[in-house]
Amino acid sequence: FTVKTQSPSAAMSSIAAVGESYQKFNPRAYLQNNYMPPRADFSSEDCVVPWKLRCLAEAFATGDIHGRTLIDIGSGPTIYQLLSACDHFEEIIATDYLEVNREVLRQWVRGEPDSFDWSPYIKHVCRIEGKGEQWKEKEQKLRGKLRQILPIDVHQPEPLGSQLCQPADALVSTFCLEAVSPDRLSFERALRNVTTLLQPRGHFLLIGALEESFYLAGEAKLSVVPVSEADVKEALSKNGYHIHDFRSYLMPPSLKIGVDDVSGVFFVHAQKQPVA
Ligand SMILES: C[S@@+](CC[C@H](N)C(=O)[O-])C[C@H]1O[C@@H](n2cnc3c(N)ncnc32)[C@H](O)[C@@H]1O
Ligand SMILES: O=[N+]([O-])c1ccc2c(c1)CN[C@@H](CO)C2
Repeated sequence: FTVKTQSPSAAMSSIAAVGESYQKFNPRAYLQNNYMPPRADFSSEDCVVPWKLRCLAEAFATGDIHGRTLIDIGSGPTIYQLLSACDHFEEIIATDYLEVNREVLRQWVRGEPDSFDWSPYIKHVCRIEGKGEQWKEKEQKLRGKLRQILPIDVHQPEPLGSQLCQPADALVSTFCLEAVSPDRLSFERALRNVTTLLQPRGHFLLIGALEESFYLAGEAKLSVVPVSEADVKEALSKNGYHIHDFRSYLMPPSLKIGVDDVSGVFFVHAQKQPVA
């Protein structure tokens, strides 16, 4: 048999192709496809968005995940993934590859009138956290903690360049690594690269697409490396993580609306093991 190895230059060109494809990424279309009805349905805990928010809320409710800084890898134009984090960190750093996405986040932080309405998400998280927090309070709290919105490239050995002063106490990343990696090898390398941003014993909350090969964002049709539960677990173990919790959500036919071919969603709570 022949082992299919990719030459560095071939790997470079396919990563460059990914970067090229993201130039057409339309944040508004992406938000429309994934964060508005029918996918943004809060009426039942069995819907995908409540499932994602509950996974994150329960992980933070353990009280095990806290510290000074949390970095969100590949934030895109969304902030839902940070709602349960903001009570446990002094500073939250959002990151994305595209300036258009970083600008959408800055607009939300500034409370600009035509920015995306995350209030249904904030209200839902306040409800399931059960602390009696008012949603406007949580919104302001998150805005206050989101003090840095930085450029990132997970394919670089130093994804934040030399900007990062010290490793973060925790990482969050949702639908990024598999959506920017042309193949499994670069998926594992990207995970290795972002792991350098995390303190030893730091926690990593990862959400992603299972067995997806593409998704749409306006004019852009983005390629995704299809990963299985086993692939994700293997990549984390290879990169020195202990997996505390792994959950999968099966996308119901009603939510297969043509914007991608995703089969399901995974959630992982992993912890970086200290080097012996
Ligand atoms: C599917 S979106 C995920 C957005 C958001 N985290 C969410 O949960 O919906 C993937 C994001 O990865 C970003 N991205 C593309 N190439 C990247 C790279 N090389 N490094 C880091 N992020 C990248 C894109 O700009 C996009 O915002
Ligand atoms: O069901 N969802 O809540 C949901 C949210 C975001 C995304 C997906 C599904 C599937 N595609 C990814 C990009 O690879 C983005």
